[in-house]
Amino acid sequence: MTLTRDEAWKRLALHPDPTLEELFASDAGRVEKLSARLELGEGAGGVLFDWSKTHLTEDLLADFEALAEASGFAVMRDRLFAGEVVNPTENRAAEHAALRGVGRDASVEEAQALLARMKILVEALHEGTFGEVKHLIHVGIGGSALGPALAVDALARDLPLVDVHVVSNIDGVALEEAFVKCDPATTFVAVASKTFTTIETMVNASSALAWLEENGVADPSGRVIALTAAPEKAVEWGVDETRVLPFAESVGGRYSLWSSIGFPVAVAVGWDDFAAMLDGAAAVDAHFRDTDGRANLPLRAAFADLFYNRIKGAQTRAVFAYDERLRLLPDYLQQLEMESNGKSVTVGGEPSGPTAPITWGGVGTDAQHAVFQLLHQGTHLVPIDFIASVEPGDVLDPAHHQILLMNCFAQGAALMAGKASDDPHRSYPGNRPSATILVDDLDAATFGALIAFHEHRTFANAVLMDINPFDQFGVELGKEIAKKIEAGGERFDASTEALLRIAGLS
Ligand SMILES: O=P(O)(O)OC[C@H]1O[C@](O)(CO)[C@@H](O)[C@@H]1O
Repeated sequence: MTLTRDEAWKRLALHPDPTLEELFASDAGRVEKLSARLELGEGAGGVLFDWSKTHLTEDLLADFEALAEASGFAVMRDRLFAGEVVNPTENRAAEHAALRGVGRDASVEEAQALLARMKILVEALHEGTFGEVKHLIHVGIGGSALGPALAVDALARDLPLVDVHVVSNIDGVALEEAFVKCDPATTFVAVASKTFTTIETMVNASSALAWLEENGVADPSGRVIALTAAPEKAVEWGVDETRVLPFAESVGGRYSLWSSIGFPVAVAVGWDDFAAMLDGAAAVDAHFRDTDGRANLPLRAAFADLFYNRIKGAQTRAVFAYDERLRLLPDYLQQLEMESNGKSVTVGGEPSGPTAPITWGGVGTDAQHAVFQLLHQGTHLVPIDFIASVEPGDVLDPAHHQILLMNCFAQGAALMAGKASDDPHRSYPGNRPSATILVDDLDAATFGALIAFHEHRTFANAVLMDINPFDQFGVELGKEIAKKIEAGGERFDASTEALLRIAGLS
């Protein structure tokens, strides 16, 4: 029987409410059914996705599969990989997977040619073609900064080939912090902006060049590399054509780590590791493209996301990486998920109902000593993802990593089991859901897989909610008003007027 979307959602709301403990007690095969390993290819390790500590049941999964069918999920996914328009408000495809070799032939070919060009420049930089380069200041913001910052922090902690500083904020304090750590004589500047118009990035780029000049660099513009989907604007701005690394317009800002926006990553870790990151992501692309129903891991994760968000009314979801190298992951996921799915109308322009929960999180074990009180005993329903690596990232006494992992697993167990007490202050309600993602070893391939998994999970959520994850008009109004303030002559509300006066801006 084929259901409509509305019917499918109505059925999803009618399920019984077993506790997690009841679900485990009634099904000895629960872990096997709801956790699965994704192999990333020969020698590349794998990732375990354990969704057994969520409230998903066989019946719920079946009804979510009916929702996916009613939502035309398979058709939308085909369109995504075929390079067709999946962003109708901007009449664009979303071809980030083509950079990983998965997608429409012509787009993959174009992406590979652009990456080959980037590789030449990365290797030239390493080989000293531009003189000694010890530091790279990467200026960009949003999708042009969060991915590179996360990837460099995750993968290039031990002896990066070049010392990379990602600067996003227009607050001059951010750029000054990078200047203090760099020697102008051996510093290059990457200007990363899809549009090459973003005010923060353009002002930061100019200030970085001025700093080079003030510090004795004769030709600062010779030290600039532009990473952009608007190469003509970069040339107009003064970057030599040979140092402009373009990427396709169909790659969205928050999906652009795989393109030339990932230049600082390749500069820090070397081309082989950058390529391994793309390959790890490609393994997830192939899985997402070729697997149907609940066995599709990003889709299954979206089922659980929507169960908590739409059926149970959870307003947030939290991500805790028990890995210091992933401390920037919540920031990255905030943009990916909230800029993509923080919408209130459907693709057709109708009210959508609840959409993306607020993504937040932190790093374990630190977060245990700060925010976990609320998670164990507070009044909010917060589905949690735990992310960890079986192998350690450090070479210290193995006790460090063992304690880290034991704590990670203990939190999931405690949230689920809870603990009764006669004293209400010391009682833990339990039945609190979590999922665990466990990589064999956090390296370039598993990192790429982790990020691609979240991209596809975000897409799957959007399709099932019937919203467009690839536009972001919500960010425009604030920019417009900032421009009006700068131009002067316009009146605003009394509060804003007063603030502008106090700060000497009107
Ligand atoms: O890469 P650009 O064009 O500078 O844009 C930076 C960021 O700004 C946004 O457009 C939001 O303002 C993001 O979507 C984007 O990642």
